[in-house]
Amino acid sequence: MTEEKRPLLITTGEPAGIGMDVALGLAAEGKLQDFARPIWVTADAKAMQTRAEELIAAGVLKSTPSWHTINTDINADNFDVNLVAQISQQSIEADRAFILLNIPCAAPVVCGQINIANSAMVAQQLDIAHKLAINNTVAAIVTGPLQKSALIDAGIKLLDGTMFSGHTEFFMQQSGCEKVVMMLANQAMKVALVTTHLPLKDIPAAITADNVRQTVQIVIDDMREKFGLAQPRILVCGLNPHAGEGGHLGMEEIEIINPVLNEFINMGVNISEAMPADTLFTTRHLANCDAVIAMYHDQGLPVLKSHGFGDTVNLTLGLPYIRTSVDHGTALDLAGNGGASATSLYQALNMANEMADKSLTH
Ligand SMILES: NC(=O)c1ccc[n+]([C@@H]2O[C@H](COP(=O)([O-])OP(=O)(O)OC[C@H]3O[C@@H](n4cnc5c(N)ncnc54)[C@H](O)[C@@H]3O)[C@@H](O)[C@H]2O)c1
Ligand SMILES: N[C@H](C(=O)O)[C@H](O)COP(=O)(O)O
Repeated sequence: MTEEKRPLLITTGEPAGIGMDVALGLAAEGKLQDFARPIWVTADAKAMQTRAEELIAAGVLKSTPSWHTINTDINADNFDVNLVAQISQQSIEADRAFILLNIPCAAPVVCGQINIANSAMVAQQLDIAHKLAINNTVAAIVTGPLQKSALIDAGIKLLDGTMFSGHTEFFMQQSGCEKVVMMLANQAMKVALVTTHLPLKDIPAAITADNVRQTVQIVIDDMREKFGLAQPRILVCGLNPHAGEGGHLGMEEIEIINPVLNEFINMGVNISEAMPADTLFTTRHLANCDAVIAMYHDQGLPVLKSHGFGDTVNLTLGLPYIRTSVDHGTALDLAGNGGASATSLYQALNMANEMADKSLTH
């Protein structure tokens, strides 16, 4: 069956962080074979080899996992998909753990030390990942962590010329989507966000009827399509303490959020009005819901991560392809020393694989 399925593509992200460590960790344990698909990995080939040696020296890896490096100068224009697919197949037959798509760094990589000279290489990984996913060469993108500040400091911008703020926004703009939704999921809960990487002071202005409406619609559609839940039960957080306390602690619930939620309620969708976020995230409510919609990043994600950091998957809803991600950042303190857990990468691969299996093109 392996030969019929498209690859999962892992981007290792920031080379000074733990992206390569966790990919190597899974490869060394043979866990990349669990998905019965070719695994393609973007990284700098030299840095990958060095990181494997560092992890061996740290006593974490017993030996270097086996991979096949493709030295094509990978950029969007000259990447020979057929050649890579052919080598990919040969590598599986030769029991290689993964195909390494070599994207060279401009400067030497030092564990834990960000060098913005390498930020273009990080951005190039995302660019090639998008190209391979949008033309259906890979079944899904599974992203390792990048250091947002490094890309920003290097002057890397999103397609619309605004500051780079994350994978979610990058893939949204590259795909020409007006709106996508960041959702993080673990055994305890699924939390989707109306706003993503915004300073706190900019959030109220971003809570518009359109934004709330589009978020809810994308969550409903993807809960159906990606999670097979025909009638998802959704609870929605208010923006203000106690969901505005009847208008005494803020008017967004009354003026913006609830009117939109009532449109969906009137259509028969199983969704709440805005609820106080402090008590929404309690066992009684979570036991009866499939997804929570939070208004902003640090309203929803700390609760979710406190229930399963390391076992959580970040996914982007509303994209024309499957994209999942680890739940953690670059963990510069752990790069090369073996302290990084690879469980979130495994969960992200597993979710991407399951979603790809359910999709028409596999
Ligand atoms: N998917 C992504 O690209 C992504 C996700 C989150 C954060 N980030 C970025 O990462 C950078 C650092 O962010 P941060 O310090 O807030 O979060 P972080 O996740 O890098 O680190 C937070 C803490 O968790 C620990 N940790 C992280 N991953 C771990 C793992 N796999 N195993 C064991 N321990 C782990 C770290 O050592 C640290 O103590 C920031 O630039 C942030 O924007 C990127
Ligand atoms: N908010 C994400 C998290 O907590 O995991 C993280 O910042 C990564 O976001 P992107 O996937 O957009 O890079």
